[in-house]
Amino acid sequence: MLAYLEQALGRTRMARLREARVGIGGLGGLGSNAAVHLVRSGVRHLVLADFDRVDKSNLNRQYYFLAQVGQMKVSALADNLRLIHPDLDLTLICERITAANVLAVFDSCGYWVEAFDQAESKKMFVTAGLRRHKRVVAASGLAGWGRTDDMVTREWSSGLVIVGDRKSGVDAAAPPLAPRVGVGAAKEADVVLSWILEEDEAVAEPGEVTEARGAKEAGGVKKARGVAEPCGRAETHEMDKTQEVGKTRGREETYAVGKTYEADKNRGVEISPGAAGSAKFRLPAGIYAITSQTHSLGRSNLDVAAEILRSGVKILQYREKSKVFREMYEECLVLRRMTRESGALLIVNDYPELALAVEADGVHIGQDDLPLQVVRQLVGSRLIVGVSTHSPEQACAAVEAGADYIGVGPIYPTRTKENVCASVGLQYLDYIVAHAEIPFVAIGGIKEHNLGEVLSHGASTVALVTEIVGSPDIEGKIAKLNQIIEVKDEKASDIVGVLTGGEE
Ligand SMILES: Cc1ncc(COP(=O)(O)OP(=O)(O)O)c(N)n1
Ligand SMILES: Cc1nc(C(=O)O)sc1CCOP(=O)(O)O
Ligand SMILES: [Mg+2]
Repeated sequence: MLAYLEQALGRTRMARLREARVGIGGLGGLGSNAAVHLVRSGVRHLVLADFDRVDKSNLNRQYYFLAQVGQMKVSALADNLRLIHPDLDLTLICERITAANVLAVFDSCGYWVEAFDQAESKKMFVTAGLRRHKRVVAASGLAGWGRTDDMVTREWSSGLVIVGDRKSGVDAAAPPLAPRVGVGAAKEADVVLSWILEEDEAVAEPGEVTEARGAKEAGGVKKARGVAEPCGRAETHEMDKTQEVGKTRGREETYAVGKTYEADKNRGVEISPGAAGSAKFRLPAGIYAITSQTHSLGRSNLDVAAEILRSGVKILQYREKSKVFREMYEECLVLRRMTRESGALLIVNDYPELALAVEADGVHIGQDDLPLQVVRQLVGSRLIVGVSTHSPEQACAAVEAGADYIGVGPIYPTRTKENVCASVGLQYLDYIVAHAEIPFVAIGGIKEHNLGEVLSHGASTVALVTEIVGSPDIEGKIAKLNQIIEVKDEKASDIVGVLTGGEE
């Protein structure tokens, strides 16, 4: 098994899988099956916790066998996992997990899998994991049968992913059954797998523009993520001669022009990483600040940017509509140095050649700029490419063509951008939150007074122009915006309020 995995994934990724420590809280239907998936994928170090014994009633969905009824789940599961791969490092905790012992048990693990059946345990586990800055995957809404396409995988906040339809709790009419519980377990395991496999590839290091993104495999061929499920056409595109283009699983649906997205929403169209097949990129959560000298109350872009970066903002976009190219280049060179020093990403708006010339981290393009395919040909995988979208059709097209993230807006009316389309409202954001599997940033008319609303609709990254650059006290303004974001982050652990019980 390991030889096959190494051949399929390459040595570097196998090493990452071998080193990763994954903690699983609860070994019922979710936890036992997730453990099996992880072991089959090459994970070796597992901390497994459950205080219960195998019962006959568990066998309809949990990874145990008749002969194991009466055994402690931790030891029964350990036996079963070792039948798959004998050389495992398993820490078996046969105790009820509570706030008092959760860290003692799981703190050594970077990845936490929530697989409890009680809402209170779920809440405790997720909250503890997030406080320790762990990657936590939790499940909600797996009961009953059917509607497996409603079981989505959603990044709820930085570090927390929830799988399931978030509605279908266990009750008399909706018992926990093998298929939906199994889908939930597989999704949880896949989230962990993606985190492990893409850890280094996923986070663009500010200032590192060349090989930081995307795993370089032997022979210089970069393999695409195998999970691409773009909406729209199933054809592949030759994006980059050095890349193997992502396999796209075809869907019948294509968006007809003018079709409303309400209709599509119910059809569960997913937006997944697309044809460029780059490793999944994570956009830092929080403020995405954008320059605009004309709105900066007479201050220069560089002075404004200095204040923005001093406030700890981790993404800065250089957007300048009124300067000659040479001046933009000079400014970007300085911004490159400043963003490197402060550990922020530098994204250049509109001009891929400028972004390349100053070794920015990325380029942002809109619907009227060079087509994404052309930009990708110019920048290959050296730059993050963000694309403005104003509708599900545009989002799908951007994802399919290999955008690394999308802009979603304008959420509210704005006068900052000329000729921008009418505001799309929170409805489009809701659609993206439910369907997008690549990062997105909400933009357009976002102010201190409506930021909370945007965040509460599920945006983790928010782009603002005039609210920041047009403020006389930029640091004070950013502090206030950050306060609103922090309150939302604390509330993120309240997601567990929607975690339904009885998953296993
Ligand atoms: C993060 C982000 N989202 C959207 C835009 C708008 O890009 P575009 O539609 O090309 O308009 P201009 O900014 O070029 O006027 C953006 N810049 N950033
Ligand atoms: C540049 C831009 N792009 C948008 C989009 O929806 O794509 S809205 C917008 C302007 C955002 O400025 P402000 O924060 O001042 O409203
Ligand atoms: Mg543009």
